[in-house]
Amino acid sequence: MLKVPDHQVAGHTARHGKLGPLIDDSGRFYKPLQDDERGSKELAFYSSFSSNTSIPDHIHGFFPVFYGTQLLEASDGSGLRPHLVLQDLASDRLNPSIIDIKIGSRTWYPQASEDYVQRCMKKDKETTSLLLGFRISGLQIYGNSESGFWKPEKKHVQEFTLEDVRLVLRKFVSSNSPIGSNSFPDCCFAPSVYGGSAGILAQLLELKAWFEDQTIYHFNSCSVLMVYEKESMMKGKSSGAEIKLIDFAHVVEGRGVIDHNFLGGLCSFIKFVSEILTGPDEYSTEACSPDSEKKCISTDNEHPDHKSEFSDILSTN
Ligand SMILES: O=P(O)(O)O[C@@H]1[C@@H](OP(=O)(O)O)[C@H](OP(=O)(O)O)[C@H](O)[C@H](OP(=O)(O)O)[C@H]1OP(=O)(O)O
Ligand SMILES: Nc1ncnc2c1ncn2[C@@H]1O[C@H](COP(=O)(O)OP(=O)(O)O)[C@@H](O)[C@H]1O
Repeated sequence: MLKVPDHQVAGHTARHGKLGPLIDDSGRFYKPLQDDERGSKELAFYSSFSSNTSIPDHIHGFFPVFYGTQLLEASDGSGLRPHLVLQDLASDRLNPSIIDIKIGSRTWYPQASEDYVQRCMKKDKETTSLLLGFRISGLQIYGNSESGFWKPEKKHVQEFTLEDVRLVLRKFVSSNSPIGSNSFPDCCFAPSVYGGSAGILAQLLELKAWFEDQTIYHFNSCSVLMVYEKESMMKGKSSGAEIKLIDFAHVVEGRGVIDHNFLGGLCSFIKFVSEILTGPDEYSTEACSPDSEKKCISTDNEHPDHKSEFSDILSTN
């Protein structure tokens, strides 16, 4: 039985009679091929990439598994339409916290139409893309069983400033509620989610090493999807922190040239993540040991005085 994904954070959605992706219970994500060249380009990318044996296995692991295409009833009621059959990155995850980060200071590329270039330039300028080399396209952060998810509206996300981006990346790994201006993000989960040998920073660095070398593809307007499970960590299990690349409707051939637009954006994003782990400011998690993680979990961190509680945690560890 196909249904609208619960955990989609950006892009075209299948709600309100529109064309968008669907999922099933077997862990597959069905992305409809759009009528224009976007659909065929994304399919061409997945076909080329999944069969390219020169790409190392560990790099294949940064992409959703591709299972081919399937003709399905489209979500907008327009009848049968080919869909990409992909691994559902949110399946088997309990209340996943997810951020979609669109990489690159420019989302347009020389081969695109003038109209498309103009639209992209406007969005790149109005969001943090031009300034930071990436922008947050959408997110959901799980608070707890009472508060549920913080999933800001698309319009709100598009207005994120540099400081908002910093804050959101901190809220993503904090035990206190992501909602409300008074909540001071404690970054308690940063060491386990962003840090560690298998954490998000390590994964980003592995991906970056490939981008420093690969000249096969240019990943225009493509996103890094960052996922982990807060509840699983609170039960003492692994965070399941993972990054995957998604959205390949605008990938073009690299023609022997480094994808400097993606690489630059990725480096900038890496800097933001690593600053949360090592930064000199008051949000620093350098003293956030597993013990303090436990402390954070059992504390109601919504209190405005939480800043001083956090200092206590830092000084006692
Ligand atoms: O229509 P919009 O303004 O929501 O733009 C879509 C973008 O949303 P944004 O405003 O950047 O958050 C959307 O971005 P996200 O995937 O949401 O990051 C896509 O860029 C989409 O274009 P395409 O399917 O990749 O060619 C964009 O769709 P098109 O305008 O190209 O159809
Ligand atoms: N393979 C996947 N598994 C789970 N969720 C996905 C997958 N691919 C995309 N998504 C979700 O859908 C959103 C939009 O995906 P994207 O490929 O960018 O679509 P669009 O082309 O409409 O922009 C992402 O932000 C993410 O939440």
